[in-house]
Amino acid sequence: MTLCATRATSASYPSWAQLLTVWDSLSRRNIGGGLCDIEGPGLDRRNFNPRPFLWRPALLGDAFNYIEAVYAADSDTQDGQFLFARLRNPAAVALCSQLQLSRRSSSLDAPYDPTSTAEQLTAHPTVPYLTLCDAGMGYHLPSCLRVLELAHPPSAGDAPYPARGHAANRISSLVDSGKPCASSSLKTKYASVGDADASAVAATDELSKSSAYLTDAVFPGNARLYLASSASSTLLIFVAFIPILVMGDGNDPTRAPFNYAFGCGGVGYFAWLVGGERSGAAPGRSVSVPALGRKDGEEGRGRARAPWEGDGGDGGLGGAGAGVAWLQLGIPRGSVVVDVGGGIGSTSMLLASAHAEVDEIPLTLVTGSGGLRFVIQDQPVVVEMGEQAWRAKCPELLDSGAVRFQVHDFFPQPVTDAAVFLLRVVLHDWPDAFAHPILLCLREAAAPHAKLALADFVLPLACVDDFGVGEGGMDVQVEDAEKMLANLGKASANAYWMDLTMQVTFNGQERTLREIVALALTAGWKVVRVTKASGSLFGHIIAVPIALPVSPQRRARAGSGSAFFDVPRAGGTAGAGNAEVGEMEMVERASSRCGTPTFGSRVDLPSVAEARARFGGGVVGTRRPFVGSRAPPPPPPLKQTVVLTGPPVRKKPSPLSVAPPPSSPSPNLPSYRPATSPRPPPAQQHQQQYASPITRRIPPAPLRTQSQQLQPPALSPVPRQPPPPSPMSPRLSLSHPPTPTPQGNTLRQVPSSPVLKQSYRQHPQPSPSSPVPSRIPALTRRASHAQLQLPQTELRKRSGSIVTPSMVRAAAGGESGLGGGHAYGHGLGSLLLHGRASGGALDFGARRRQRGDGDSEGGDIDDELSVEVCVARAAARAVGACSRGAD
Ligand SMILES: C[S@@+](CC[C@H](N)C(=O)[O-])C[C@H]1O[C@@H](n2cnc3c(N)ncnc32)[C@H](O)[C@@H]1O
Repeated sequence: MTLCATRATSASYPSWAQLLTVWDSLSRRNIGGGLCDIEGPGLDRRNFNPRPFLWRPALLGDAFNYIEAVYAADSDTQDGQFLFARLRNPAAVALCSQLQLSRRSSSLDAPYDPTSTAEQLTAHPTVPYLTLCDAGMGYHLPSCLRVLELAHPPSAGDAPYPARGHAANRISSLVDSGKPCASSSLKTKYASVGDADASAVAATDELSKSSAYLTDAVFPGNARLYLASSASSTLLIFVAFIPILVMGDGNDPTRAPFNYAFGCGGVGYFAWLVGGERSGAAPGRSVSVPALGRKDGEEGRGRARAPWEGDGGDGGLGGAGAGVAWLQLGIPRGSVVVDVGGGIGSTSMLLASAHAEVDEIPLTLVTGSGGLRFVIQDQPVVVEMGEQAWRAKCPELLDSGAVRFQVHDFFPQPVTDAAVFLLRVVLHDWPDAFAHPILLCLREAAAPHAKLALADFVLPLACVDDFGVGEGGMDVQVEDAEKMLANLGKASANAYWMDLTMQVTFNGQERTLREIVALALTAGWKVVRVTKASGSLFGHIIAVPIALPVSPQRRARAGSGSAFFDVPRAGGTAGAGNAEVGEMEMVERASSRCGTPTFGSRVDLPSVAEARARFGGGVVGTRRPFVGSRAPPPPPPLKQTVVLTGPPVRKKPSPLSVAPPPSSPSPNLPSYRPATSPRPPPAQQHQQQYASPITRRIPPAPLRTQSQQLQPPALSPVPRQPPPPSPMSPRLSLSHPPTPTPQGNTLRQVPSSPVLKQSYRQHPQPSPSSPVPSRIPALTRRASHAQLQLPQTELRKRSGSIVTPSMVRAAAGGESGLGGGHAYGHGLGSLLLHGRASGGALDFGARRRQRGDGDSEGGDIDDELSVEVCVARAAARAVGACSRGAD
């Protein structure tokens, strides 16, 4: 929690970049002029002439210089406090205090000094209030983004739209695909919106609601209430609840905040996605399969990339640097690459395409006999989607066996001749207690020459972490392609948010390099190279097998993993409760990546062109250099990590870094301590968890010791239920048991380890004729408290939204004939458009005109600054409009 809080704090801590942006905005709004209305002895006018800055505040650099000059004039006196206290504009006070804080306490290591001007300024009555308001009501932003997403506003592709004098502004253009509103589903529209913007919008449903239950998950069992009771009992209960308070259910992926929010304790998020309702799908209504690839010629602006797929052009193993890192692995021809948890195989497709590009040979020749061979492993429903996608795009690769999909539940790993095990954005879905056995199973299956390729964010610490060269005797060094600010700032915020996203969804986490290295070591993998793409925190980590650090018995206990808890509910409940949707028209949700079974991974296959673009033309050929008429590719922008072989140099660990526990089996093998206390059998667990009267959405967890909490899952103690029909593709629902594919893949793999085999025999897989009860109780997924309750029918579910055409029109422009539609249209329009058409309370264009700003570029900033307020108001109106629309 401490680390988490630190990360979160760091993410929101003001950085120069943020402040400059604010300052820029303020100055454009002429608020910055207030800063110059200052007088006092601290301002040495001989050295500082504010006039140029006073009259030219719109220029960012000048504004920055102005503040710097004020500080310079004030550097040796306490007059700065006086000076800032005289600032008349509260926003300016907040800005300056933040600036001073940032400047003078930019390191979190700096001790608290109550006498400093900076600290005293934080006590200015305005600052805490404004800061708290700003932070505390931030929940409106994702909510309103969701309204925006659902509202499906008119886009530049709508013919009457520009005719009415509107145009997308800087904000709205982020989610404007340019396609007509009526002619495409939301999903189609957003599928072509570039970068992470649309995905960020799409994350505003489950994730936003889950986040609201972070406290409930961190303090399970009503610990908070106990703690709030009388002082005497507080102490006792505090002691009793220490394990929970310390650990919470943080190592249980089925008791994450998400489970609290949606009332589905005991079901992992992936299982919930697979077995859960297909939101909005009324019985008998078809639910379209998500787009599994762009049609030829439909390049769009790139697909909507999930935030966790890399920030800013990284794209995981698709980044230029990644390409180099990948090819430096020196994978020989004929090698087997196992894409574990590989989704629909988009990364494999990228790699295959990149190799094809390098060698200037068709994709079919890269793979197949003599080329790379890919085994893409995932859950049944995802495998089904993947096979569809590949069959549509390059069936010959499937037919030749060069690429094959394999239903696989992480434990154990059936492929033993792999050259590379690739885990891209997989480990961060799992807490350590589960990430460890995942890696362990790979290690057990690894040939001596095998390599482990991890692609995940490498989380920076809030202060400088000097973990690196020779740490713990490891030959690993990270060289960031671009240094970021010591205090990280906004540029790193995405990784911190993703860390919290993983926590609220899975009790997972992003990891620091130190944590990744430690985790890998505990599973018998030694990290030898870490590479980060330019301008990204997304890392590519290469590890090689070393001696297994734990005994076979412990390894056996580490097996099973998600099979233990990710039991899909039989049959699912698709469409349940939606029979009365009546005449409502279902409009597909704008591709909430969270709503796909792969959670965040892409659902379309990359093209060769994309592979080329991502690899930047900088891929180093493995067999021969580029030839032909094309210009040689530019050198890759990434600085490569140096693999050191010299003597290890110990560095002082950062105070926030994870230190190896003293009880580790080896000084170099920190972190993971397998549990010694046996976990109760599932039935007993079930009893413990659900026998008592349920007064909360999720009953309090039984008090567990830390070692119990950390215990990895037992080996498949209960056979799994048959997989439910795919929520994504009812037409292609799976039968059980699985039918072997033409390539001989089967749904069940016999463990390779003798111990695992024995356990496997003890718990044979179910046959269709002998259905077994699910270990997981049938849970009714409940709507979050935060979920919008529309009148008459429960129209909305997790994802997938049902709206009427009139609602769409209302959201689109207020011409629906609804009572409040017009006003709402303008409210939303203020967010989306330069309102040149007609006035309204939220019409920024009107406001600009009133101020006489005309169409100056300041209008954009005006809109941007007001976006939070605007979207909040738009949301309120949307609720009204939607309610009326449902009537
Ligand atoms: C975040 S996605 C990453 C997908 C892919 N590696 C990529 O980079 O696009 C995590 C993947 O893990 C898969 N997964 C989850 N639980 C699994 C399990 N028990 N066994 C195998 N795969 C699993 C999910 O279906 C999903 O496709």
